[in-house]
Amino acid sequence: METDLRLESSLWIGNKRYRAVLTGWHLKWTEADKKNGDKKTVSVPVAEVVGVENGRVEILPQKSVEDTDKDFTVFYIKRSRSRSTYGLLWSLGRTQFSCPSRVLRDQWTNHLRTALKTHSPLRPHRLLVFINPFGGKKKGREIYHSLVAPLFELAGISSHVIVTERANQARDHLLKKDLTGFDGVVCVGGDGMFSEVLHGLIGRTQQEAGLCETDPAVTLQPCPLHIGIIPAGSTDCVCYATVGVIDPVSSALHIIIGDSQPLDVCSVHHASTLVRYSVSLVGYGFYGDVLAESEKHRWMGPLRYDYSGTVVYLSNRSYAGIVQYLPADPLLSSPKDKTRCLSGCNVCSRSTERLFPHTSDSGSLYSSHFSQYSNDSEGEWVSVEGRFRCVSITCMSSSCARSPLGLSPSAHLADGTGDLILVWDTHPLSFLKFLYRHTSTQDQFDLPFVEVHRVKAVRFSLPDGREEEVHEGIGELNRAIEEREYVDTVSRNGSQQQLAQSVVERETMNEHKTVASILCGLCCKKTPAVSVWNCDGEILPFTEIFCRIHGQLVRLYARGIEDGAAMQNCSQESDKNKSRCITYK
Ligand SMILES: CCCCCCCCCCCCC/C=C/[C@@H](O)[C@H](COP(=O)(O)O)NC(=O)CCCCCCCCCCCCCCC
Ligand SMILES: Nc1ncnc2c1ncn2[C@@H]1O[C@H](COP(=O)(O)OP(=O)(O)O)[C@@H](O)[C@H]1O
Ligand SMILES: [Ca+2]
Repeated sequence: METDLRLESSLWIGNKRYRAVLTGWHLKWTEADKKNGDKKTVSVPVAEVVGVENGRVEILPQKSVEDTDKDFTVFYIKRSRSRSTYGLLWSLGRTQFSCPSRVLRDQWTNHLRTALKTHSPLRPHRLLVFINPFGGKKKGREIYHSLVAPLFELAGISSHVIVTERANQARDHLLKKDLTGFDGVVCVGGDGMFSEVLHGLIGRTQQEAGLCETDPAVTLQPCPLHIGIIPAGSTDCVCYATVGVIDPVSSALHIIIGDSQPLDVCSVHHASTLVRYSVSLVGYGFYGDVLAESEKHRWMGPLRYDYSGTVVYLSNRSYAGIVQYLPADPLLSSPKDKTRCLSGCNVCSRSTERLFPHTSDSGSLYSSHFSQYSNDSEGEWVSVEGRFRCVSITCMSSSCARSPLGLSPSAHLADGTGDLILVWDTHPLSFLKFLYRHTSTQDQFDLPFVEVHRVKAVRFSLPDGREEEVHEGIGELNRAIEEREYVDTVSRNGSQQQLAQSVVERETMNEHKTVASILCGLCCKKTPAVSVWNCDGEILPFTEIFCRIHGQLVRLYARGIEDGAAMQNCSQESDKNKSRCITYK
């Protein structure tokens, strides 16, 4: 195969002659008329070629084609360091080559196109794109049409675009409509939009596999369609933590070349009902209160979180609770080991082998039956009780612009575990210190009132007697239920079993509402006794929950964070090493 695709010849770029070589894996070109010591080689992995066009082609700012017989243009990925973040920015590189003859030109373009097909099996051909026109700074449509669509077109990807007209439209579409022919789903928006796609795809996959999502013990089926995220939201934590930069062009290029990053998902249950799925934050106390407060200030856009964060901080609350957790195997990794999950992470790769032991390639991944718990050594549940400033569970680092290293800097994207962060009640200034450390490289876990545990499951409950207390939290919750029609959609779209379940859920909520409205008047002057859960930016309608991590349940068009520091080291190396370094393979 490798030898079949090999092609070598002299080519011209501008008025300089180059020796160009295509092996199976790389396209390289070296200046021909220089002395050996001065020769520079550019090496582009075939997997990172975006497109090959006949003629002299430019696509930015607008597509122009000078259709000459002897020229061809190669578009590929170029990297640069981002000034503000740790990851690498990707942009579109372009080189126009001239050949001595048309025959040779056709040979080059044919060989390159064949090499692309052979070496990038996961490149999408057809994508379903959802744009939330109201996410973040309301620029979703503009971002997609000006920055992303031209790249998809260049790469020969056809896309079916839906601009959403209401919340949950994307989720409902994925649950109900025909998805044949699509290789992946792209969401243009923020974490809320991603969450819709996540719920739609996980729900659809379980429906088709005949699995019951409401059973917390069931081993869920991984989703066959990849998810791409074009960031256009407020926090954009999932994009930041899986790509390392918030940049629509970088994300579009990851989609085009069919990068594949598995991701752990946390299911949240209440009394054998599925409440939601989460990939980043399931947070009680501070983060729940910030979200509840921020819903009132949506008009502020992304700034609503900073404003609400300050208001909630100043209200100085802590909450009683019982946290039980099932620790993950401590021999595999630790949330305090100061490592980072980067592109090609070993801890995650070993997890893939553990979670999907019979598969060596991702193609057959989805047909394998496996049990996440059976081959792990079961640990013992641990229980702690007390007053907490916040209780957070995160399946990944949850890095974002506010916190470049994230809630748990050493968490892994795809290791089948989550990190449980317990912040015990403490002096307000100490809590501020904890929060502030998220903004720098200082260790937020190195504080006496903070604990962090790597876990497979967590249960949260209220101490005896607390369930009856009335609180602002349930008031907030009721508003959230009304605003978000939380369970309605399940009853509209679900199976008979889901329908029955949703009736139970609705009754439970109505009970909550009644108790809340009777008792709220009696004690609303008190500090609230109960907070709410923030689940990836949604308020949960239950306080007592059971969370379980499902290893690698979905796959994103991403590859994890590329180490910007490593690239700098590479740039100081010889040209030969440099080209190897920047492939990251
Ligand atoms: C003093 C500085 C404190 C900085 C604290 C930073 C902690 C940042 C943790 C971020 C975790 C992000 C997890 C992701 C959550 C998102 O899914 C979710 C939805 O996002 P979307 O609207 O884009 O759809 N976003 C959120 O729930 C937002 C949570 C944000 C919490 C930020 C809190 C800011 C706190 C500012 C406190 C200021 C105290 C000042 C006192 C004088
Ligand atoms: N057309 C729409 N109108 C109103 N809400 C929408 C629409 N499309 C999506 N949504 C909802 O908007 C919420 C926020 O969207 P998101 O894209 O995450 O932006 P942000 O990061 O600013 O919160 C999501 O929960 C999503 O369900
Ligand atoms: Ca994880």
